[in-house]
Amino acid sequence: MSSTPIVAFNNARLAYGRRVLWQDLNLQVAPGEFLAVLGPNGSGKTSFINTMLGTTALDAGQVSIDGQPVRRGSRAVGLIPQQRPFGDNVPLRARDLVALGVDGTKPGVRLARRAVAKKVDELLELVGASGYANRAISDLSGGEQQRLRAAQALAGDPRVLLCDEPLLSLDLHHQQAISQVIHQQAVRRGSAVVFVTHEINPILPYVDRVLYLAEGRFHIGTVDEVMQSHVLSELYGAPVEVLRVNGRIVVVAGAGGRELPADGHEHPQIADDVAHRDGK
Ligand SMILES: Nc1ncnc2c1ncn2[C@@H]1O[C@H](COP(=O)(O)OP(=O)(O)OP(=O)(O)O)[C@@H](O)[C@H]1O
Repeated sequence: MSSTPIVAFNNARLAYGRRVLWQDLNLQVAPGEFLAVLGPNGSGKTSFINTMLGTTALDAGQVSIDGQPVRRGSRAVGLIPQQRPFGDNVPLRARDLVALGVDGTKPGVRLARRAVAKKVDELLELVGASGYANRAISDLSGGEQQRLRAAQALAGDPRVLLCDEPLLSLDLHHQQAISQVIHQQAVRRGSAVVFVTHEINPILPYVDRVLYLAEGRFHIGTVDEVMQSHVLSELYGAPVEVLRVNGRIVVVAGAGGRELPADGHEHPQIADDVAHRDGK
């Protein structure tokens, strides 16, 4: 990996009022690197992504992309957003949505129509969406729509691809396929991936480092460094057990699987993982 980072946070701090989501964050994401961002609901994962999109301002420190201060609408940044269904009145076919990613964001540099169609076909193939290329978006399932969002984001060939829970509503096969496509793109193009998720297992083969946010604190390191009982217990301020089961990582709240007391609710990531462990 080259030493010039694609994303660089320098003494970054983000707070909403008196609530600090993180502070003293120094983080560099290298070309080709796959960073997973984990943490319970409300820990600040989407806000972290928003600071790289330029839609949320840090209240201390800096964040840069490719050596430049973050700028809203920058072509260097691609996004696969959290899933929201398209409304019934979106008059687009699947391939039109992907075409917007190929050509729609580059004023003045229009590709020939045939070149756009070829690129769109390649992208549809990449995410396994060729079979519904000409169907109306509003007729597609949530998972089918999400694959198109991935294709659209990849089309722009961004320096960093920000993924906000992109695997939600995808079946296991497509979770694996889309994760692999995102990883391959980063390796081939020397771009970076920042991947917010509640479920690390589908992306385990690709993750270089983890940023784990919880309770206004964070920990950064490799999967093996971060996904440790003592690290997560310290972050949550409560006992958390991290188990390895058949190559999967399972996070359990407290000794014997009791709920975390911090906010009176079981943290969803932990609940999800316990559900997986129990085969639900
Ligand atoms: N513009 C804002 N003003 C004030 N508070 C905000 C704002 N945006 C987010 N928050 C709060 O900051 C916290 C972090 O929100 P964020 O959406 O970043 O969390 P998250 O980790 O992505 O959560 P989830 O896993 O539920 O998607 C939440 O408590 C949220 O209510």
